[in-house]
Amino acid sequence: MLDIKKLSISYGKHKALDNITFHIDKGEVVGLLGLSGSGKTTFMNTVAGLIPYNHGEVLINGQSPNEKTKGYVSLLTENNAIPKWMSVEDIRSFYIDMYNDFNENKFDSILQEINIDIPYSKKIKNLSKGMTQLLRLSLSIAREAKLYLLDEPLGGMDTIIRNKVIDMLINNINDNSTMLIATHIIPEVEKLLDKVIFIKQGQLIGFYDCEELRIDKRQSIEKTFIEVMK
Ligand SMILES: Nc1ncnc2c1ncn2[C@@H]1O[C@H](COP(=O)(O)OP(=O)(O)OP(=O)(O)O)[C@@H](O)[C@H]1O
Repeated sequence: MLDIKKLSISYGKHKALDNITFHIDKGEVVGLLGLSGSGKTTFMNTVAGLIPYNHGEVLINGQSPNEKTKGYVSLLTENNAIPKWMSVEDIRSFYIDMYNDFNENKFDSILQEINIDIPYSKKIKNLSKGMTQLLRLSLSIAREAKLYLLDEPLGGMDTIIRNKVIDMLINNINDNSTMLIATHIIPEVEKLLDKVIFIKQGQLIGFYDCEELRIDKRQSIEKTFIEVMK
């Protein structure tokens, strides 16, 4: 599904990604874990086709990021903020018009599932930070995408909501879609993940099968992360 080969990205002289190579299969949920500034957002934006690259290769279903792949890659980052003047209904209608794969019934049921009662007439400017984040995540997941790129999907949420969101993500994962989740919040996402990638200063420093870590090594992802980051 996603093939990354010797990918490097620089901002001027600063190398944000340095010779990254890995492969993710269809249906997998993969954590992209790294400290602040390690290159997670740069990576997500590159796969989404928002950052051009000269070194290496990014292949989504065998294709470099292009207009066609954008049609089935659902990206959640800080950058795709919802205009404050819009109401929930406005942004829902916008997504219906904008994305062929947006499933409005799925959107409605995700909001019910998380048990968040946001009136559709409410303007984004009147929502809390956590609620806005939930709304943005619900919009991303309501697309029937082949690849979900979720950059810090749990940011700004309290623990109770986080756990509801994780359950919602588990319920909405299917074998035909692949999910890459960049986060700092490791303990809560552990149960979601099939594999983890550790990234440090733009370099891939670990790629693990979570089942192997848990069963063979009897070690949590967080403990492994702390060890590897030292
Ligand atoms: N537009 C930019 N211009 C110059 N440098 C940038 C730019 N965007 C990111 N960087 C730098 O590239 C590196 C990687 O940044 P990136 O945002 O990809 O990391 P991150 O892991 O997502 O961080 P965080 O978890 O804090 O969001 C950092 O050193 C950052 O300062």
